[in-house]
Amino acid sequence: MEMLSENKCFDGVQGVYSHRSESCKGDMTFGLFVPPQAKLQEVPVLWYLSGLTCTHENAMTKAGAQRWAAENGIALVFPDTSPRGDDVADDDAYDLGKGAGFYVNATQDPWAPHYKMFDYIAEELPALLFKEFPLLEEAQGITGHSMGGHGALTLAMARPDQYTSVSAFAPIANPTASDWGRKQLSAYLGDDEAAWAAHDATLMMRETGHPSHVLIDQGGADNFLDLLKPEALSEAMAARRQSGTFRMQAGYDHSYFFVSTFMEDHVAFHADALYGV
Ligand SMILES: N[C@@H](CCC(=O)N[C@@H](CS)C(=O)NCC(=O)O)C(=O)O
Repeated sequence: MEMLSENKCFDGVQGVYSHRSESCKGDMTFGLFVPPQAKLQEVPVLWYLSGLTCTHENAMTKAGAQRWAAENGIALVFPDTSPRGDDVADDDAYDLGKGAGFYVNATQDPWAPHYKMFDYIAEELPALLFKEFPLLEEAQGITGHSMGGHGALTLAMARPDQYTSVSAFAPIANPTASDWGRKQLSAYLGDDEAAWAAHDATLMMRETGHPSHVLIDQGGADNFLDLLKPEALSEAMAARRQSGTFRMQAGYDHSYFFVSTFMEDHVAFHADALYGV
């Protein structure tokens, strides 16, 4: 692992690091905010998964999460959204290939050799972080925005023992029924739609849900409502009687102005769950 930068931030450290990834077969970059409390004790971790077109940098610089993480004593991880490098397959569209890994393990060529984002986020990067930093492995929460909200919800429902708490900002909520999903799941996983269900938050909510209280925020003036399909997830939550809060936030769009507005609530929500409050 190589340190690319470290900056003091709200008495903690905002770092950017790169490392060789076995899952993605190439170098990956991530941001990590370590709060001041970590000087004395290991701290819980909140994973933040970003959306289409993003790198590790968008949320790290625009979500305003560090202040709340420092107040609540939790670390923040900002992973990249896809494998990177000249030898990694890509597509001309912004919503497939680099910047659009959809947090799945691709099984189809040309994606399969590098696009193993599920394993990278759920297995490889945690193993590295828990070895290198004072973080509590048994206290992990996960959140994300848009494609990253889809990632957060689907990883948390796939691995409820690993992710104690889960929230999402404007998640791609029902990708098997959306143009933000069908194209990508068919490219990465093949045409058999049975394989897609394990990566659709609405379908997973109908099947299993999550043992914790789930927090979702969605902007009411989001340009992408027809692609995100929040109503499908909200209906699935109601049908399952999932403990949770689904907030439609009037007037907010899809941008980081929306994400940063509600970030304080999300960080405090995860801190409460991770500290067992
Ligand atoms: N570029 C796409 C939308 C991409 C987009 O809105 N991406 C969101 C996540 S889905 C984002 O976070 N973009 C980067 C940013 O705002 O910093 C379009 O114009 O249709």
